[in-house]
Amino acid sequence: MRPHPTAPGIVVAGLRKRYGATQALDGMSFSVHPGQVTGFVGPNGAGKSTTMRVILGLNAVDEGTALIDGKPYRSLRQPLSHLGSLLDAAALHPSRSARNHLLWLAHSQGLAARRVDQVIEQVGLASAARRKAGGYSLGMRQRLGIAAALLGDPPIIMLDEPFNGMDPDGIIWMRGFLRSLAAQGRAVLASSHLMSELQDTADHLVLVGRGKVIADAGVADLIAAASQNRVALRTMARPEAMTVLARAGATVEAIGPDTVTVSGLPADRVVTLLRESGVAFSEVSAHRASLEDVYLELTREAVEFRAATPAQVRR
Ligand SMILES: Nc1ncnc2c1ncn2[C@@H]1O[C@H](COP(=O)(O)OP(=O)(O)OP(=O)(O)O)[C@@H](O)[C@H]1O
Repeated sequence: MRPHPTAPGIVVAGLRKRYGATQALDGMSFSVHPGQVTGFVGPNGAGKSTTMRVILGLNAVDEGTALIDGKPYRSLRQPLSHLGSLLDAAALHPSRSARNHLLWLAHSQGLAARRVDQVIEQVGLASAARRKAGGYSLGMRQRLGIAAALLGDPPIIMLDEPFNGMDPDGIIWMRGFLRSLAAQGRAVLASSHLMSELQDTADHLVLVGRGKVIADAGVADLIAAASQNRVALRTMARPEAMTVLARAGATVEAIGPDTVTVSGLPADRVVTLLRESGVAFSEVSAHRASLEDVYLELTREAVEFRAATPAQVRR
């Protein structure tokens, strides 16, 4: 693999694409950097798959550019050695074994046949590699698709919904696998319509809705911002504690008979206030936001994004 430490792996700038009355892409712009897993998240229909197809030169755009190592995908002489992708895990020849599928792909791209056994091993498909792919579960097909993406040992990997169809063990495996690809210095772009799938996996998030980017930021920063000054408190003196903390300007919410969520004060201030007021408590802990919390926080203000969420369409 050849790392590209200076240039971003993928640069998407100002993509616009219309299908009849649908503006599928409406100024989509973001970059995918080496050494990171970038999560590409948004509800169904937000434009993730269309963007990926544009990056691969499979869809034309009305406006904008998508560059791989500074070049359009179609101009790359050995594309699989630059960017490996998985768009549709179901698209397989059912009567072909995983090994034959990969051998055929390697041959068609002028890649060494020995890579086939290496990538089969890498994705944990060795025991099933000689069976017909038609009998594979969706999780196994995802693994086969990822093996194909890795054949050319590319510095950039792009996967559309890689967690789709995976069982809980598969999801854990996939998270570790994506992390290991980034740890090797590769730029990894993985889409999902579920924020939770990318928990403990993505370093960076590009959150999209209605064909454009709503947020583009590091996960650690997003979680820190969403966690700010939220504290979980456990106390047998709940009413007294709530009075003291509310008087100090906090927003307090009773969660259970002895638990309260406090917003607007840091944990050490909560402890000091309760001690000064003689209110006993058994636990004070700083709240660490989940990616779901981040998602809710980021989308609270985005009116157009809400309108794109089916559950919120007015009837
Ligand atoms: N070939 C096509 N013809 C017409 N409309 C299309 C076509 N491909 C995509 N669209 C529309 O473009 C919009 C974006 O779709 P896209 O598949 O890129 O979204 P997505 O974020 O990948 O969602 P999903 O998770 O459902 O795949 C949707 O409104 C979709 O219906």
